[in-house]
Amino acid sequence: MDKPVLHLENAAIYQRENLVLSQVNLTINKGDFYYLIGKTGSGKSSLMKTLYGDLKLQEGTGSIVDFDLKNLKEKDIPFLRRKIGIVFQDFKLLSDRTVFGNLEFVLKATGWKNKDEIKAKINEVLEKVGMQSQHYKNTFELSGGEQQRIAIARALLNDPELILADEPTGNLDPKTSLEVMELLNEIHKSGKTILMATHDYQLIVKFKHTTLKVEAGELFEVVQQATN
Ligand SMILES: Nc1ncnc2c1ncn2[C@@H]1O[C@H](COP(=O)(O)OP(=O)(O)OP(=O)(O)O)[C@@H](O)[C@H]1O
Repeated sequence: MDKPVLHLENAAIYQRENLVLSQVNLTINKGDFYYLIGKTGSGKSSLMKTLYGDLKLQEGTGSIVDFDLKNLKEKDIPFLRRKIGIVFQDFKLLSDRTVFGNLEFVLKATGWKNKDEIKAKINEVLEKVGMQSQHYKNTFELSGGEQQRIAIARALLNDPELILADEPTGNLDPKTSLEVMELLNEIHKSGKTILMATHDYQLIVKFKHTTLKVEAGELFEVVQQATN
């Protein structure tokens, strides 16, 4: 079996000096889809932030897409983020440029130079999220669901080994949430590995995946109840 995409052992998650989660043990393998649930303030975002290098891993060990989180240097972070795709609740698109411009910006920042290759890659990811026809629009002209599709397209640009989605449907209405979740499921079925923090029980019930819960400073797997 391949090396896990993500492996944490006895990890502690801190916000500055405050311990948020302790004794976190987690292994995610290629092709897995995990939900991460828990009440507001329980530590979902803090865990995600530790995984993409926004917070330091101070205790325990952790590896993600072959990066050692414990010894992660500031200069390693852009390289780590090229191997993971991150999707946020508030999309975080650049409002001063078009859909194409947003995606081009990321590719250029990660070393892509050839115009034709850039165009082909952008078309490829826009097609995956069903947004090819909207490439010329400014991002402020898009609905929330469309903006999240573009954010997902952006996360796919560098063929990430892992997608971290932090409440990707948190700003969307229930119908649009379902559509975005269907898209994430398709992406998963195409072979991608996904860890998704969510509050949305509608999605957890409809799309069954292994669920992790953070509660009282700990992370554990939720055992699915058998339904009669
Ligand atoms: N920038 C910060 N500085 C200090 N403490 C923080 C910071 N961000 C979050 N915290 C604290 O860390 C704890 C965990 O917060 P976190 O944002 O990880 O929770 P969450 O489960 O993602 O919540 P939500 O569902 O509301 O997004 C909370 O007690 C919170 O107050």
